Amino acid sequence: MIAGTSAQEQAQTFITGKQYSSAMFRLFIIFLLTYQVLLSPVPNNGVFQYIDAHQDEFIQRLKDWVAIESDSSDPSKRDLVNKMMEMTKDYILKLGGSVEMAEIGEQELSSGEKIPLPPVILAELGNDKSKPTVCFYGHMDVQPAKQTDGWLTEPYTVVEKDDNLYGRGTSDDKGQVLALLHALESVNVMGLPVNVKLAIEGMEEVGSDGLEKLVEDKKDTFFSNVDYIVVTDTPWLSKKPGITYGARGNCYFFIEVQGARRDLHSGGFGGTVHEAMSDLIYLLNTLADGKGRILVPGIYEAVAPVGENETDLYKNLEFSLEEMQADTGVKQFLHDTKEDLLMHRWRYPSLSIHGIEGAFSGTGTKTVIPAKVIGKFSIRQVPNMEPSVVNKQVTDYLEAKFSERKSPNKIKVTMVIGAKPWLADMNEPQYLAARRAVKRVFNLEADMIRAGGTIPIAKTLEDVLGKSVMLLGIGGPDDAPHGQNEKISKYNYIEGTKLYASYLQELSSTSS
Ligand SMILES: NCC(=O)N[C@@H](Cc1c[nH]cn1)C(=O)O
Ligand SMILES: [Zn+2]
Ligand SMILES: [Zn+2]
Repeated sequence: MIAGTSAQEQAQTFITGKQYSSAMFRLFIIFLLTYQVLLSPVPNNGVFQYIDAHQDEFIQRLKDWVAIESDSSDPSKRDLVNKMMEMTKDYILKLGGSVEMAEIGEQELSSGEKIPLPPVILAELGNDKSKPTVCFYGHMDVQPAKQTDGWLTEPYTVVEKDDNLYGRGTSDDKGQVLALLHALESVNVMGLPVNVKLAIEGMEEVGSDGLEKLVEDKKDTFFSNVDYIVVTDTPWLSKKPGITYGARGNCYFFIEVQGARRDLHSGGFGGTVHEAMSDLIYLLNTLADGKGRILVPGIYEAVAPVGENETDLYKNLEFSLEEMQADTGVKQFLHDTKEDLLMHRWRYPSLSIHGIEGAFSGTGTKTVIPAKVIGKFSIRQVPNMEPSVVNKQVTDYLEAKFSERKSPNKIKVTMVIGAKPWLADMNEPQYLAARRAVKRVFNLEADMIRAGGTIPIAKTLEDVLGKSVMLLGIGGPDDAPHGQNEKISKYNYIEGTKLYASYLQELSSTSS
């Protein structure tokens, strides 16, 4: 009871107060909507509503695109990569863009045969000289996938389960490129706030063959007015959105061991010949020790020293070893702390052995001595390592080790991909725009992260064009790109679309 007032008076006061606050609330909502529609420099509800309302259509397009087996590693699938490039072109045309299908020459296969590389899409939406121009890069090719690799479902048929979309390329990279294109569609309803260029290729997964030369050739034409470059092809470190300012490079090696002229019966020839496979396994086993340390002399010499406050950068990131264990099924990692593990993922080199071509790998018990085998391994390198130096160090080392073994077989070491590492300044203006966009969509501060994987063209884009490069991906930490059961969550796919839309708006108010 309020002293000095009757119960009736108090009830009256209460009702009046309630009405007053409801009127204030209505006023506040009107103000908010007016602000969003008229004044906000970021997408208003209209864009987000458009995205929400078109979700089913966006998911259906992802299904249609994943259905094309655009595996760039298999030359027999080249027509499908080309078909994928055509489908992408058609959709960009529908968005109102102009498109050039830039031819980038031929690929020489190991047989010596030459086949055309898929064209690169160079597209443009808007050409207003008063607005900044952002060029987005992504790829339409995918890693190989067969259901017999251990997929639970057919890799090229998108399956919806538990709010996830499973299928090869859903995350890497068709889903991420589509989220960007859908963002363009959604924002374009009101008119694009910046000029947009698109560079979309079909050979990223095999090292972006032919793209470096195209960037150099088009430096003074297509790319001449580009102010910012954004790569839409990275995962977040956790469920929290991440903006990526560095990626490792990749030096990919083939080591061929040639023994007999043909495969031999192991009953007839076992114990009488130097086996190519044994030589190869021996060589592969000299590359790294059990702790993952690379044994090639000199390989760590160029690695950039750890900066004064660098470890602090890793401390506050949202990342848990337990979640990584749960995702991968790996019980014990090579490193025990979050900081140590992230540093070995992002800023130290690593060596992985990928496979052996020519070796018996089927089910059953074939008793053969393979005549020729090709071991495949790669070294993810970091600033300031140089692919040409790594090539020499690895080749010299393997040749020396082989000569110690005194085998009469022949070896040939070839570096088939030499993609450079890349590292940017995370305080460049477009990074700040991306941070604001993350805040706008997710109401969170973005984690500033690096990628352990490689974007082969990132360093070239930065060096040749002299512009800021940023990796703004929308993949989840457990999407399993390159692995079995790759997926993207519907949440990342749709909210990621809003992120790209917001980034476009935030960028329009950024001065370079
Ligand atoms: N999503 C990026 C990605 O997967 N990139 C590939 C590129 C590559 C490197 N070497 C061969 N291809 C990656 O494996 O990191
Ligand atoms: Zn990719
Ligand atoms: Zn990939």
